[in-house]
Amino acid sequence: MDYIVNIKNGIKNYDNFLALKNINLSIKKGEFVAIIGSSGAGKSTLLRSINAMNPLTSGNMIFDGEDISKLSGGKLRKVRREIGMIFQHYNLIERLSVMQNVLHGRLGYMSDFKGFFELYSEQDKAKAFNILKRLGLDEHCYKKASELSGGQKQRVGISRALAQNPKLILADEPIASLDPKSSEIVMDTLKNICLEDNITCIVNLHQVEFAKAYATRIIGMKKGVVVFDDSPEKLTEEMISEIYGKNI
Ligand SMILES: Nc1ncnc2c1ncn2[C@@H]1O[C@H](COP(=O)(O)OP(=O)(O)OP(=O)(O)O)[C@@H](O)[C@H]1O
Repeated sequence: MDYIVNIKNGIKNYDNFLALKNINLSIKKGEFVAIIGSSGAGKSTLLRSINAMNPLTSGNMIFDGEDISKLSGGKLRKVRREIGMIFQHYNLIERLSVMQNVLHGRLGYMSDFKGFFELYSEQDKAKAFNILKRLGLDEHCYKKASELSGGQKQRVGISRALAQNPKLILADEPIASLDPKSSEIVMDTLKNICLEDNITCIVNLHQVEFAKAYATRIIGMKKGVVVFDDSPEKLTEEMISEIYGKNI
């Protein structure tokens, strides 16, 4: 089986608090996985452990066949450039143009010197422009990121992730700050590019209905444990109550 992520006995401790309790998960290439669960269940911790932004305390994190648990420096940087990240609050540099923000997705492929002075190649610029065109943002290309709506900013976030040529996209609550219509546009965009480019996606979602509508697989977390892992059709009302407890 062709897996992009394998987590073996994944444990995360914050001081004395056990946020992830012995996680064992395998994600196949091409899956579109939604992680759901109450606030504090460990969704962000799990997602951010995958690219070692917030590394596991113990256990193995295998990305595309390579155990990245012990990697650091240049080797980790090389792995990370293949993992795009999308954030709830977009993480754009607001005073910079849309184009410059998307070009930041190319930094992992540049030398420190070229990266520091942002000396992008013509090829990188053409790539960034083509991505923006594909996502219907080309007319905003030279605007400052601050001038865009939330939904547009998130599509710039997706564009920046795409500029990395990612094998995997991790999206941490990508629609939590958006209205329902913009949420739909952002989720449609994310789902379509992942399907078209054969990118695996793992997305944390608060909204169960979006998880059911878009995911090929849903993982339910509760108190640092995976309590549900199956197809969206199998997610019954009883199971939703079990995952969210009294919080729903
Ligand atoms: N840096 C940290 N230091 C200490 N505890 C933390 C830290 N980050 C998270 N936690 C704790 O770990 C648990 C899991 O947090 P996490 O952010 O992963 O949950 P979540 O399911 O993503 O929640 P939310 O939906 O609110 O973002 C929570 O109890 C949280 O308080």
